[in-house]
Amino acid sequence: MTKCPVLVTGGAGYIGSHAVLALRDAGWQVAVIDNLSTGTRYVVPDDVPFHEGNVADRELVDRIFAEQGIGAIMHFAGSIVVPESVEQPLEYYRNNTLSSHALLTAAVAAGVKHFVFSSTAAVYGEPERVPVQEGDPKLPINPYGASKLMTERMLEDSSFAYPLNYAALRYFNVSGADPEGRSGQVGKGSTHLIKVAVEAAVGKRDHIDVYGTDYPTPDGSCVRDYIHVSDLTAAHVKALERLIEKPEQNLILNLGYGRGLSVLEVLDALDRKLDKPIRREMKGRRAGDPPMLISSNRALTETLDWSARYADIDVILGHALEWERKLLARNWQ
Ligand SMILES: NC(=O)c1ccc[n+]([C@@H]2O[C@H](COP(=O)([O-])OP(=O)(O)OC[C@H]3O[C@@H](n4cnc5c(N)ncnc54)[C@H](O)[C@@H]3O)[C@@H](O)[C@H]2O)c1
Ligand SMILES: O=c1ccn([C@@H]2O[C@H](COP(=O)(O)OP(=O)(O)O[C@H]3O[C@H](CO)[C@@H](O)[C@H](O)[C@H]3O)[C@@H](O)[C@H]2O)c(=O)[nH]1
Repeated sequence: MTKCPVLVTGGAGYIGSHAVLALRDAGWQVAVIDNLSTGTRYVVPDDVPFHEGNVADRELVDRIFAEQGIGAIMHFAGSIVVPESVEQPLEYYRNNTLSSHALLTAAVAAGVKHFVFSSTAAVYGEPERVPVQEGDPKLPINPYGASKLMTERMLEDSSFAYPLNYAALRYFNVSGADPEGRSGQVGKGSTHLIKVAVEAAVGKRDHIDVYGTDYPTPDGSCVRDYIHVSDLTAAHVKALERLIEKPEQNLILNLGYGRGLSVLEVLDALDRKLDKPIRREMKGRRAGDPPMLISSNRALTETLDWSARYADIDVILGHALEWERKLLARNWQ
């Protein structure tokens, strides 16, 4: 397999920055494009070519393709907050679906052969069964999930029409931070459970709200499949290798561990690491939360030479906590 230069869009964001690390650790040449709308420049290593701008800026993208000799794209750039997508659907279709259309159009015109796309478990909506399998119904219940599913469809149709193959990777709940402390999730109003919880653990918040304890789950709180960001990005590198090795094949894969943890189980595990437990406030249900989301990762483990390294929730929380303490010590967000 011959490695090609890879353009990482959204490489200054949480997951994209870990993908940059994973690619470089595996010997790939990388360039980043990010408009810094939610991303942060300091999580991108200084020696990675960094282009500040929008993935829908055709002139800029064409220039990067030509200058860097890009052969593959990992596309993380996008808007990610589910409730915001309900309030501003057109903004989500613009920044997710239309921007992806623009990027894909530029990629096809430039002859870029491989496209790895950040999709989401939100494409399944409220699944009828868990663990969810890739072939199960895709019935997103919010514009965020719909905007991602539309991009999956564009990729599918494009892979038939043009000399390009793709991987649509459907993430479950991404969490944790780089084990070496080189990147992690940066603030700017995160709503993710583990990020909010570790912010409370280091004193940035005085409590955590628990959204719903009356769900039809074993302890009444919602169940999710939390996957460590470094395991997730390692799967991206494996997926890209596969796209290059088998150019006639596409990949559609859930990225999760296939196991669920409840909100209360996660908070209990974090409390065990702390001198003082985090104060919890029991609140009503948050709109749009499915009770239980767990991946089937059979396709992932059968298709790619990938196995989980950091699945233990104590490890995930430990890395998230270390990163949060680092942010605090450096007076970063
Ligand atoms: N975090 C999760 O749990 C999760 C779950 C499922 C899917 N995803 C997907 O993973 C991807 C990355 O998510 P994240 O958690 O790292 O979010 P993030 O907000 O940290 O990263 C997104 C990055 O994209 C940049 N960006 C946004 N729009 C852009 C544009 N038009 N042009 C250039 N740059 C742009 C932002 O500045 C940011 O750096 C997203 O596509 C998201 O939908 C995330
Ligand atoms: O302060 C908080 C934050 C979250 N939760 C609960 O914790 C669970 C997980 O919530 P969160 O971390 O916000 O993730 P999800 O809403 O499950 O969504 C994430 O995971 C999805 C895939 O499973 C992706 O599609 C989304 O992009 C990503 O944000 C949910 O039950 C929330 O109600 C709380 O109780 N208190």
